[in-house]
Amino acid sequence: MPPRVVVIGPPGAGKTTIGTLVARRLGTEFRDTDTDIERAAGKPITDIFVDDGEPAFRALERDAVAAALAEHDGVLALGGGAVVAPENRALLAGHVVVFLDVGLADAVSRVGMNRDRPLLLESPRAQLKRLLDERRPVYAEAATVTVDTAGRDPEDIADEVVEHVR
Ligand SMILES: Nc1ncnc2c1ncn2[C@@H]1O[C@H](COP(=O)(O)OP(=O)(O)OP(=O)(O)O)[C@@H](O)[C@H]1O
Ligand SMILES: O=C(O)C1=C[C@@H](O)[C@@H](O)[C@H](O)C1
Ligand SMILES: [Mg+2]
Repeated sequence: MPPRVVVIGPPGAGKTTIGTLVARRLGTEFRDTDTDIERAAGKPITDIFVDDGEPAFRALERDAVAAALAEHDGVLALGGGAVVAPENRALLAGHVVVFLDVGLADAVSRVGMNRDRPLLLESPRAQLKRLLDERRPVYAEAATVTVDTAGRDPEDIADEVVEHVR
């Protein structure tokens, strides 16, 4: 069975937060490809970027996305950059895919001072703006529905996602 829903969006969109709530409501498991990659590599994503480089990370990510889409029948969150790879977008065809959209101000405040995001280590606001500008059309195209998260609490967003899944 395919995932009930695949959650995509930029860092700070709330994929982990909302995905966990949605999984609980559907009585199913939550899985996150970032966590799968860290387990496979035996180290945090930041260390993979530093030790092995982003291309090596993206190769691990393609394997993780393919495996999770084939194996997981619950709620699946993809890493923020997974949809940039055409291979991953092709694999999403036919799935229920929710894009959690977020504006720059909310993304910046949600990502905050957290140092776990290697692409946002320097000038997080400028980097997030670039990511959002470049990727927003890609997320929207890969998704079956876009859910706006601006100024909404996670429970309310999870309700909308569950409605879309059912
Ligand atoms: N709708 C929301 N309103 C306010 N805060 C939120 C909302 N959604 C998530 N957050 C907070 O924003 C932070 C980032 O959320 P989360 O980790 O779920 O995002 P993510 O999309 O999984 O990010 P990443 O791509 O880095 O994994 C967390 O501290 C979370 O509590
Ligand atoms: O937006 C991105 O490109 C990334 C997002 C995270 O989920 C991780 O997959 C990694 O930090 C890269
Ligand atoms: Mg997350």
